Amino acid sequence: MSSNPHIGPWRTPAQGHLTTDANGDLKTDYSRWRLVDEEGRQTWRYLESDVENQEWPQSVADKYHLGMPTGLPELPEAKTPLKAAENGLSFFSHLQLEPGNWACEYGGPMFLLPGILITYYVTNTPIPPEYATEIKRYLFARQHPEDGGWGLHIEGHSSVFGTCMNYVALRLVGVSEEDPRMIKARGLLHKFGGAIYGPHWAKFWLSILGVMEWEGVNPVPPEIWLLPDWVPFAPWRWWIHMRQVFLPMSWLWSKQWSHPLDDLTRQLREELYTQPYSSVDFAAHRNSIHEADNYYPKTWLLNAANEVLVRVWNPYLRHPSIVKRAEEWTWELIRMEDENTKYAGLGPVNNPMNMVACFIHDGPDSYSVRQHRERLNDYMWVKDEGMLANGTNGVQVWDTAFITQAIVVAGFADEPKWRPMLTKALEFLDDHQLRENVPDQEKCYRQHRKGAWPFSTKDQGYTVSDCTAEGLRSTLQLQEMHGFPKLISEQRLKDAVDCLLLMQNPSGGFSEYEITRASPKVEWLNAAEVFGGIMISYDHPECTTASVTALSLFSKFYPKYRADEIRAAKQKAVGHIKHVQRADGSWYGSWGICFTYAALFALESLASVGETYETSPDSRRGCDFLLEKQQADGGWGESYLSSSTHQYVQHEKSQVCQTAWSLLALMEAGYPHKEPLERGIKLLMSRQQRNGEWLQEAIEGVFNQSCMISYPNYKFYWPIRALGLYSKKFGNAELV
Ligand SMILES: CC(C)=CCC[C@@H](C)[C@H]1CC[C@@]2(C)C3=C(CC[C@]12C)[C@@]1(C)CC[C@H](O)C(C)(C)[C@@H]1CC3
Repeated sequence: MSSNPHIGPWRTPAQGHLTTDANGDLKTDYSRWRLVDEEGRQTWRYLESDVENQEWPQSVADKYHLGMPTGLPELPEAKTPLKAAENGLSFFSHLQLEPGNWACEYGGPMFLLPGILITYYVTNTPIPPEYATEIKRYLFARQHPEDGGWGLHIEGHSSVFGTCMNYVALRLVGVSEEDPRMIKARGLLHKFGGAIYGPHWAKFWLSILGVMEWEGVNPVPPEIWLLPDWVPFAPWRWWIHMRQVFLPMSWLWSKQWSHPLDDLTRQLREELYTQPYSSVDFAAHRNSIHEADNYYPKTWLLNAANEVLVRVWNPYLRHPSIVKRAEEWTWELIRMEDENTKYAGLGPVNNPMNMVACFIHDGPDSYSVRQHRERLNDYMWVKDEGMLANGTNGVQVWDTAFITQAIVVAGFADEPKWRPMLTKALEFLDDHQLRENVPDQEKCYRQHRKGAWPFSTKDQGYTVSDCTAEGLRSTLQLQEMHGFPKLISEQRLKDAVDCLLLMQNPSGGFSEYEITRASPKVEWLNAAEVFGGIMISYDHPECTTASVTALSLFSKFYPKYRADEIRAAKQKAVGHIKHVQRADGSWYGSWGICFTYAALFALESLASVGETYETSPDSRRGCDFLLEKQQADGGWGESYLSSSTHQYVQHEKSQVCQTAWSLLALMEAGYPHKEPLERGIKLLMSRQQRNGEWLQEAIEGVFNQSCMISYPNYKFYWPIRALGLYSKKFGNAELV
């Protein structure tokens, strides 16, 4: 048995009511799961008690998210686009949750769950048995059947990162190394050369777990946080996600802390390498990386810096007093991040790392560790395949803003039937607008956030430019255009505008979380290997265009407020949008797949400043690009490979989401010819089920060019919006 006192309960499957799935793996009783939504904080609860289970019936949303039959009725056949939109909305309305938001799975990346499980393990946090049971199922469901491995994300090729981390994850939730699927995975890992060929983050986590030596990990010195602010590559200038991951990572690296060896980790040490652990020369493998993982090779500059750190700085110059100062300062920043996010963290990578740091610094049963322990649940999600880790603590504000807009654009906002739903959505937006800046904003390098909307919830509390723009737009649509109660005061709308205006870069473009703080040359220090374009905040077409569209709408209702500044900001932003339009008329989308997604935002924003197909050659080129890509069945479909190759790659099958995006882009641009649009609309209608829903197709979103992420609610609100807008523009004749 393991010496970890908590390994016992980990290995015990959920008590009672277990069945087995098609693979013969244990499965919990899905009728006992409930999604709890407390002011947008979403967690899954498993009801052990029969009485509780009876008294608290499963909602339609619970059933839907769990992949169980919802029992929702067949609807009258939709022969017209508007009826199809209405049927879609009718289905989707059942998924709204009590606080007014919509929830969804937010999976895709395959490197999040292992970090969380390693954190549970090394902090002696017992993992609920029902979690363990479902995590096993999920990871096996996502194992590539051909080679037994896992990739960076669910659609990606097997890599050392994916395979090694998920193999470890499965071992931590109690799967035997003799399971044939584990034998296969291990075989692949060994073929890759073993865990020493993993990227930096894998090596870091394995060292924390105590199954790799710290000499094998490239240095992450906290001393870099002592650099004066004016230094062009000082960490406060990095992209927020890198900065906040690098922060606890550097503190932990400095401590060179590892979980004490126990039976399980002793075994793992023998399973992860192709030779006995004691004979591995870890230091010699600091830079080893398999080509399957080497998406973005380290530059010569970074390699040189690492050599200096390892050979000169660490052995000779790293004075204990500097180390102490660096550790104290990084600890202070870790603490501030925890307090500013109520321990929810920026995301599912830095949050578990912060928890490990708290465990070491504050002690195993400290307040901070207990808070983190609770908060990790916010990242977990259950679906038909089992339990996974979401990419954020939810998609609450983002989805709620867009469903609101879809209803408005489709022309349903004044129908009494939908007003209670919209009122609740507005209440949610009201509740989650950020009302104050974080305390000591400058000290912890945070961007102004008063007036902003976050992507998920106010607890997470990070401003995002396009989330602010979409929140503002939805609020204006409801409050100003459709007579909803003015829950969000004029002053708060102005706060949102103030916040947006502070987010514009000198280029005219907008990044997501912060203005750009450093030169793109800092990318030379990108140590992650698996992600590209991660070191600084870049301009993104979506963020830029969404800001323009929202500012345009705001000025319609408040023409006097900061009029000159808004005009100037928009003009500069539009200049930027035109500057990044490619010769073929397209835009590269950073956060959705890919050119169709960016076209939607770009063409809409151009239209918001009066540039349409008829009046603007740029808008026309954007439309022509899309028209060229329409598939024979009338739909659009773009492969996720567009994002990594930066070239449009057709999906073998047209996709509901990309069809809706393209149609909306064309219609917003005022493309005048009905024929291609009608074919697209027919495709959307043909994919709709009789109960109004659309089924899940290929993955929709992306980040860092290489990693895909799911937006399951896109398949609802984008088609609803496209169908509704079509009927507004071209009438509502029967199409089937
Ligand atoms: C490499 C690391 C740290 C991985 C953790 C995952 C995060 C970096 C990802 C997960 C979700 C993610 C893609 C997200 C975004 C940034 C990067 C995130 C947070 C933003 C906020 C960028 C702006 C976008 O328009 C949009 C609002 C859609 C997304 C939302 C999710």
